[in-house]
Amino acid sequence: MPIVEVTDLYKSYGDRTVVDGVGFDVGDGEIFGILGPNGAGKTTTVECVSGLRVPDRGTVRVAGLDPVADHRAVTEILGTQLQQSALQPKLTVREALGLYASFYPDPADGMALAERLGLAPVFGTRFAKLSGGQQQRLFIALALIGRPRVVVLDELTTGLDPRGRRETWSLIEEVRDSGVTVLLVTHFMEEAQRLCDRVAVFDAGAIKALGSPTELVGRSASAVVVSFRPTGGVLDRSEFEALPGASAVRGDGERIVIEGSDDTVDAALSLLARRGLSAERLRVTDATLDDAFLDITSSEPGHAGS
Ligand SMILES: Nc1ncnc2c1ncn2[C@@H]1O[C@H](COP(=O)(O)OP(=O)(O)OP(=O)(O)O)[C@@H](O)[C@H]1O
Repeated sequence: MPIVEVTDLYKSYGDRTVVDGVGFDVGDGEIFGILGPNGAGKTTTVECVSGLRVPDRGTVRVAGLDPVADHRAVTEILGTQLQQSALQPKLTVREALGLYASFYPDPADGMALAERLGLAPVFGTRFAKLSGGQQQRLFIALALIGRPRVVVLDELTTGLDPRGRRETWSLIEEVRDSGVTVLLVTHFMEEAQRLCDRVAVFDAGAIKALGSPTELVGRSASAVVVSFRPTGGVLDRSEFEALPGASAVRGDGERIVIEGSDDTVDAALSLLARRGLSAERLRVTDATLDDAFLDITSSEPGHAGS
């Protein structure tokens, strides 16, 4: 059962259409990722889901409710990560949780939430004095204080160091495991690959691909990347480019890097063997969501039709 349903959504700012016919469903309990280049319309779309923006056209439903017409009811089941500027720097963690708890009829226990999110040691600390990672944890706590069924997290781990990012990922998994549906806007492919059940790749206001990270990587032109240092002779790059399924060939110092399929790897090794060459430091890796993202999205900055 979808808990979030977006159908044929359009939104313009002035005469610029920035969301241009977007549709997707998010299943109850899913972590659903929204990826895309800068300006692709991701934030505008999740703002329409949260009821913070009014769509020009199309429908949005959260648990069957219209986020604009049924705004109050939707805010009781949907938690949104605040932007940093929305929080008073002088508020302590305790005060911020108490204030936001007062907005809801049946809020979660702020102290318990703070403990679960590792904020107990800074319960009395002002927002401005928290580290970036602690601020992010507080934003998660505030998004969860109303016991939402759905949380919208927009670029949650931007600005965090690698450890902070990984800790936040674990938190998001815990949130999902507690039954909450997560809508996650992110620029980090590793984050999407690790966390998301499905992702929608936005580009210029439209969804260009939708599926599990594994499906999207599988659909991309290059599924495998093989690299090696040919020794015992010289081969022209064009011979590698002619291999079946080779989608890109690069020289990396003395190494050759070929993107393609499993067949490309077999053919490359056969070619070397036929010429009496060997492949030193041979490495075969799976293509990642990064590779798929670059295949799916255009290199132009996102501009939908005006
Ligand atoms: N309030 C606004 N008024 C006018 N234009 C806006 C407004 N908000 C966003 N835009 C423009 O709409 C386009 C889409 O913005 P949006 O924030 O939805 O994209 P995004 O995919 O979230 O981008 P990013 O990855 O950079 O956060 C951008 O070109 C942006 O400049």
